[in-house]
Amino acid sequence: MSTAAHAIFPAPPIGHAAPSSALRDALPVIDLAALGDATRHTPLHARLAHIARDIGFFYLEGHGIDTAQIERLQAISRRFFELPPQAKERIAIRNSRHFRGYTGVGGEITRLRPDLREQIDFGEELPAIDESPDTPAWWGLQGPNQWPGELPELQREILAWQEAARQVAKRLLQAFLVALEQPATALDALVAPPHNNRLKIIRYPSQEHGRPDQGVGAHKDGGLLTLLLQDKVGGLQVLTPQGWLDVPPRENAFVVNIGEMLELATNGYLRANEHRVVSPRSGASRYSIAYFFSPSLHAQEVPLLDLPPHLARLARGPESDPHNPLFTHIGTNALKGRLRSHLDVAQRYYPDLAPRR
Ligand SMILES: O=C(O)CCC(=O)C(=O)O
Ligand SMILES: [Fe+2]
Repeated sequence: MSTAAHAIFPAPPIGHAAPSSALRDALPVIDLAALGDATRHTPLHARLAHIARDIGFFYLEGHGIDTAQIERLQAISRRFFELPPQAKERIAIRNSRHFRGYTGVGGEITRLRPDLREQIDFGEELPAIDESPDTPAWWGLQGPNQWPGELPELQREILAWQEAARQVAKRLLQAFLVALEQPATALDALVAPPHNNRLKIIRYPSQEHGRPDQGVGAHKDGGLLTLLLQDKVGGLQVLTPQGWLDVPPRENAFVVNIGEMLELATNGYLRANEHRVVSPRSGASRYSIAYFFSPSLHAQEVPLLDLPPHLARLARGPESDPHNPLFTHIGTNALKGRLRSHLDVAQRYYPDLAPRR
C-alpha cells in the first residue's frame, strides 16, 4: 500500500472518529446492474460522477458475483490464517521479488508505523520477466504467486476471484468513463492483458487493551479502483471533510475506492480517497479481501483524459505530496508503492531503490 499523501484535514487520533450524522445516513449505494452496459450518459452516470467526486467512496451492488462464490472465498481465506505459523512462513513475501506472499502481523508499514494485520498478497499469475542489467526494476513486479500447498482450494478460489473481480472492475471503469463523457473504451488499452491487478486476503486481529490499534494506517490506494469485500465486524473508515467516517459492513456489496491512477488520468477530477482500518475490539478478528484494479505495466504511461470544459473546470490537478510523489509512469509508480510497504523485500531484491529510514 502506498503511504498516503498528507491529510488535507487534521486527522483525529485513530479510533476517535466523529463523522457527521448527515453523511453517515448518506453512504451511497451504486447498482452496477442498473448502470448496465450503457455507452450513453444517463442520470445514474451523473450520480456516479457526483458521488465519486464529492464523497469518493460508495457501496457497489448488482455486481453479479454469486453469493456462494463470495462465501467460498471468505471461508477458505479464514482457513489459511488458521494454518500453523511455519506453513504461512513457507510462502513469506520476503522470498518473492514480485511482492507476492505472506506478511505477518506488524510486517507491513503505513505512515512509518507497523500495521496490525496479517495478509497474503497475490497478483496476476504470469511468468517473471528475465532480469538483466538493462531490464527496468519495475518489471520485477510481474511474476508467479506463492500458493500454500496445504490449501489447494485457496489457489482455485483466488484465481476465480481475479477473473470475477476483473470483470466487475472493468464494467465499473467503463461506467466512470461514460459518466465523464468519454468513450466507454477510452482506457481499454490501459487495462488490457497482460494484467497487473493485485489482490490481498487480510486478517486484522482484535486489539489488546491499551495496545496500538492501527489495523492499517491512513493511506490511498495506488491503482485505478479498489473493490473491497469486508466481513461483518467493521472498522473501515474513510476521511471526509467532516472527519473520519465509519463504513459499516453491507452484505454482498463491495466498498469501492478511487485509486491514485484514476486521479491522475482525470487530472484530479476524481480523487483517491484516504482510508484506514481501526483494529476490532470485539475479541474477534476482522477479515477482508481487497482487489486492486490497476493499469497494465505494459501500457507504460497513464494517459490524461480529455474532459469536456464543464468537467475540466472542476479538475484541480492531482494532489501532490513531496513525500509521496505520483508518477505517470505506471511501473515506476507501482514499484514505489510496494517498496515503501515491504521494506524486507525492498532491501533484499531492490537494495539500490529501498527507501532509507
Ligand atoms: O481491510 C480493509 O477494509 C481495507 C484494506 C485496505 O484499505 C488496503 O489494503 O488497501
Ligand atoms: Fe486501501
